[in-house]
Amino acid sequence: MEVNKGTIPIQGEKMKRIGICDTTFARYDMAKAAINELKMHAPNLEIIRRTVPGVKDLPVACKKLIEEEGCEIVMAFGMPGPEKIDKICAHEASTGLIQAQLMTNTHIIEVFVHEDEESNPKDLKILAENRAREHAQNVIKMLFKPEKLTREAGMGMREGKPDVGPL
Ligand SMILES: Cc1nc2c(=O)[nH]c(=O)nc-2n(C[C@H](O)[C@H](O)[C@H](O)CO)c1C
Repeated sequence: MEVNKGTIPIQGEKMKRIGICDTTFARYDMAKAAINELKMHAPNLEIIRRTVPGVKDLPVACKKLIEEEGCEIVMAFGMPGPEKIDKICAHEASTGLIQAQLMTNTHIIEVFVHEDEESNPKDLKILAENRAREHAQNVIKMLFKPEKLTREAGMGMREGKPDVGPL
């Protein structure tokens, strides 16, 4: 399985608390992949994980991780299904996640993999694994190395799929 696009060594940083929120609706354990990636790059991170039934339950769970558990950033994992109603749910969940970010002035990195992004389950699994890991790397950069993200500005980065590159 193709994994990491890069490594971000972090040393001597103070302990930070990250929230991880995922769903039972999803067909792949993206949170597990992200936690593994986070720990690989920043072993001192404190990670608090919550699981909810579906994407529409993510916003309040993420807000609670920020307000009640003191998380500095949260990753929200979800897998919208292929039906029209699922797409509507996903849009509602996204809107809720944005609202939760604005209410708390804190980033919630939305990591959604739509079930119809790939036509076969094997490819969907690889996409989910890679998107989760690559967004975990983004979170590490946001927390510890924001200048690395700035160096990547405009580079056509894509999480879970090949980068498209700059124009
Ligand atoms: C139709 C539907 N589709 C999805 C989906 O594609 N992905 C997902 O994670 N959850 C879905 N749900 C469940 C809702 O997000 C939520 O869990 C329930 O409405 C309970 O609040 C629903 C109800």
